Amino acid sequence: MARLLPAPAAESDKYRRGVVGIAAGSARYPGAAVLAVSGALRGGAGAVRYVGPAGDAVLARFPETLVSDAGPAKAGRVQAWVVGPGAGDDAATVAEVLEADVPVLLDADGLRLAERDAVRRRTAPTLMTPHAGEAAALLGVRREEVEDARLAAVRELAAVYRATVLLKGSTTLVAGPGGGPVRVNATGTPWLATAGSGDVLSGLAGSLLAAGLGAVDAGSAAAYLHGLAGRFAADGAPVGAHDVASRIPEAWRDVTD
Ligand SMILES: NC(=O)C1=CN([C@@H]2O[C@H](COP(=O)(O)OP(=O)(O)OC[C@H]3O[C@@H](n4cnc5c(N)ncnc54)[C@H](OP(=O)(O)O)[C@@H]3O)[C@@H](O)[C@H]2O)[C@@H](O)CC1
Ligand SMILES: Nc1ncnc2c1ncn2[C@@H]1O[C@H](COP(=O)(O)OP(=O)(O)O)[C@@H](O)[C@H]1O
Repeated sequence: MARLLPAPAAESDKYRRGVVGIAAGSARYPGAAVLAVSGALRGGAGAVRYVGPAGDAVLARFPETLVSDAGPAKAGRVQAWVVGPGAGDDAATVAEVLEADVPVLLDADGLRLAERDAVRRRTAPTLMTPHAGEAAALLGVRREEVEDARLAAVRELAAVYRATVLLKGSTTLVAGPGGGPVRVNATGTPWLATAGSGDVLSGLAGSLLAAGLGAVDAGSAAAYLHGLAGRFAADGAPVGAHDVASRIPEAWRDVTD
């Protein structure tokens, strides 16, 4: 794991470290954007660019965020996009992001709004991060069917969408598009079952994609760090998703020290 995590070289600058774009949030769910940005800021990219209607909320909490008024295509260069957390029904933004020739992480509403063929024809990597309910909707089955056969579900989704799929739950499974072994992450804790913790994970994984990790490595490393951060944050007591994000640096140090 330590070898996977990006570290700035002596001559690094913010652009060489990678810029991650976050297209998330809505009038109803501005918090999902804030939480995705909170994960992205701790994931190794040199800058986080935010696109969407929650710019004021994002800036109030994280003034280092580069907020753009334009849509994804005109927001400035990024090395990876995260699209979907709390995004409501903004299908146009999801479609626009899927046209970008950089890695894209699809989460939450982004999973529901993405055209299957638009995902399948992408040439840059796609990382999809459903929980069991979202995976069931994508496969057209009941949630219980996914929960009873999680390994088969993650493999099938990866094959159908020609994408890397990270299936969230008590353990996290990561399957690449070409078949082969599925990675299992078990660093998490049931205290992570709290609203918004998936939004933190998507920002973190997107940031690792922007820093240059492949989709399977970005998903696996994000799940590992997120699980550990959840343990450090909770330490036997209930916590909110923002607490998890704030402990990611400690999880990172735990891996690299
Ligand atoms: N701070 C923010 O801004 C946050 C904003 N967020 C944003 O909210 C939006 C909705 O995303 P979500 O994944 O939370 O819910 P949703 O897709 O509707 O359902 C998923 C599955 O859950 C289940 N289910 C639902 N209710 C249940 C219940 N009471 N008790 C038990 N089960 C229940 C339901 O299963 P079913 O019962 O239908 O079989 C379904 O399979 C999305 O935009 C997200 O990004 C979140 O990220 C959180 C933080
Ligand atoms: N029982 C559990 N044990 C360990 N991790 C869990 C458990 N339940 C949920 N998680 C983790 O918490 C996160 C929840 O994400 P998600 O379902 O997308 O919630 P939200 O949409 O509210 O952000 C995922 O990373 C998932 O793997």
